[in-house]
Amino acid sequence: MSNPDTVHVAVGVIENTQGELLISRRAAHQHQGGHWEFPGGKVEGGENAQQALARELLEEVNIEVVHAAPMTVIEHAYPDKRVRLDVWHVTVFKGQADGREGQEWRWVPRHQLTAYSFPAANEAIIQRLLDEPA
Ligand SMILES: Nc1nc2c([nH]c(=O)n2[C@H]2C[C@H](O)[C@@H](COP(=O)(O)OP(=O)(O)OP(=O)(O)O)O2)c(=O)[nH]1
Ligand SMILES: [Mg+2]
Repeated sequence: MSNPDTVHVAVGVIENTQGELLISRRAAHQHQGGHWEFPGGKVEGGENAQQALARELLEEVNIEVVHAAPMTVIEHAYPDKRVRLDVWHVTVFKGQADGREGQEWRWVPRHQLTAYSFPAANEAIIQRLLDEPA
């Protein structure tokens, strides 16, 4: 079992047919507010990570997951919170991306990810995306 104080989060690295990735910006009042992120959110009781991923991506960015493959799991302790990011690579989806919670969002090519400020836990995800052939 994981530490009960750890927040389990499902995260989607959504890639379109041009090889761009969808990023959105966390609201100022949220944990790690102001940073850019890959859309996603907390796994709720009774859900598995993949179910949470599908729910969160629809709620946040209007994306309906058709195919997602597990990419990596990252455990990170912020000074105020521990998270376990269950990261999925979403390569097939339906719907037009939109910021359904009023957040900023954009499609960016991999090599531009370094121009954005992400939470510290994302470092390994970004590195992996830059190392991988597109
Ligand atoms: N979605 C997402 N969360 C991330 C990333 N990197 C990272 O450290 N986090 C952290 C920030 C938060 O502490 C946690 C995600 O929680 P969240 O606030 O998005 O959860 P939620 O969508 O269910 O939102 P809420 O309704 O509870 O506010 O994971 C990332 O790339 N994407
Ligand atoms: Mg969220």
